[in-house]
Amino acid sequence: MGEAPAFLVDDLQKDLTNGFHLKLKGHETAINTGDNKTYVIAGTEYESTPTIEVRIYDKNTDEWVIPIVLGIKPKSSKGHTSVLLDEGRILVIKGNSTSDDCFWFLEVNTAFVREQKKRFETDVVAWSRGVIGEAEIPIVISGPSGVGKGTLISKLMEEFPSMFGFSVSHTTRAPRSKEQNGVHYHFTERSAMEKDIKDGKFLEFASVHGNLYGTSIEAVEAVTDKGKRCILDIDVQGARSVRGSSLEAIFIFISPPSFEDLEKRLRARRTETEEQIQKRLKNARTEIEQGNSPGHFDCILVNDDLETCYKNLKKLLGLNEGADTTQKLLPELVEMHLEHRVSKIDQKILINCGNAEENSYRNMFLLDFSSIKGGAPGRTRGLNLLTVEPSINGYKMLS
Ligand SMILES: Nc1nc2c(ncn2[C@@H]2O[C@H](COP(=O)(O)OP(=O)(O)O)[C@@H](O)[C@H]2O)c(=O)[nH]1
Ligand SMILES: Nc1ncnc2c1ncn2[C@@H]1O[C@H](COP(=O)(O)OP(=O)(O)O)[C@@H](O)[C@H]1O
Repeated sequence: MGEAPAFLVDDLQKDLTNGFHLKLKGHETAINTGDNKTYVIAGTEYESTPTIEVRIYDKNTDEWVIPIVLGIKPKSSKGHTSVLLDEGRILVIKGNSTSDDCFWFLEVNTAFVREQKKRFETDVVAWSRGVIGEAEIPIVISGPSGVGKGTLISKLMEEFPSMFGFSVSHTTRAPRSKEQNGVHYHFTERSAMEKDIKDGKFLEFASVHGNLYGTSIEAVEAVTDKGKRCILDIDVQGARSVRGSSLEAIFIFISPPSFEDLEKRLRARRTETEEQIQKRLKNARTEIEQGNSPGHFDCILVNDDLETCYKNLKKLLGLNEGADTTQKLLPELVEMHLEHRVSKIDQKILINCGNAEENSYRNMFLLDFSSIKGGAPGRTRGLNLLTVEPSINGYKMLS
């Protein structure tokens, strides 16, 4: 999963012999990015855990840069191949793994800044998982406290458990009696959350009713990695930040039939003190105003009668009566053979698993990287993978 891009492990440097880590021999793949730099990517073991290491040889200076260990934990350190997708991206394929875990991207910066200490940040910009199958665009649901966002989301998740997943936010507020940590929220200390925000782990965050709330990149990935469509319950400020980010989403505002109804619901819920209710009601006026002003939301649903509102929400999401709701977003699991060869044909990567055992592994796959999109920005991508077989004219699609 795409965490912080990379970290340094200085003490690996002592294992280098002319830039080569002896344990890596035969387990590595190298790519020349055409700017006189060669990226050597290898599976290795660090403190008995298989991991991936990247070393860079710079022909301009005839130097090897100390290794970068990525926060990826593959099943095995063997069988990696790589291909240069375009100027700044390398696709790495991990052999001996399944399709939900075998593709990842290394984003490299070809505009190299010659500053020794900063080299890692400038050479390897980020790494990200390649997820097979199209990632459906997330749904952002906003609205004032007590309007019924949670109730509507719960109904959706109950009716379509394999289709939707909830993005579990972080918050500094105290849990309510029925709330579970990791299910409703990740209840967090302010200092820990502030640090994670600073480290770039959050997609968005906002201060709401006196507490900090935020969506971590990992929370969105946890849903999209399962092939589910992500639902975010976030406030209006958060929705605006997401709108301004590179995450494509559908924005829905839930509005109360009247302010009096909102107050009634909030009080009937019996989860807040009088002081907290007053704060929420005060903020609700601004939220309703912003929610109803043009340009912020794609759609406004009035939650008067719950069943009617729920029906309208389903209609909006294309879940009409008789819709095939059993459809799985996850494609069939593919097993990548340890030994495989890769080649690039236009926007497609041909992966040949050679004489892989019949019934155990399929032989040839075509990865269409023009399909990359979706997921958390810069992290999770939708990829199309097809099974192919050789034919006289080249290859033939099977699925
Ligand atoms: N920006 C942002 N807002 C959030 C997030 N999670 C929850 N919220 C919003 O924070 C507000 C308060 O949520 P909560 O304390 O659960 O109270 P409730 O809305 O009364 O149920 C609501 O408007 C939520 O939509 C988040 O990750 N980011
Ligand atoms: N359409 C509705 N009519 C009446 N009560 C509702 C309706 N929708 C939700 N409620 C109730 O209002 C309260 C607040 O709903 P909740 O889902 O917790 O709101 P939010 O998540 O937006 O803060 C809950 O007790 C819920 O059962």
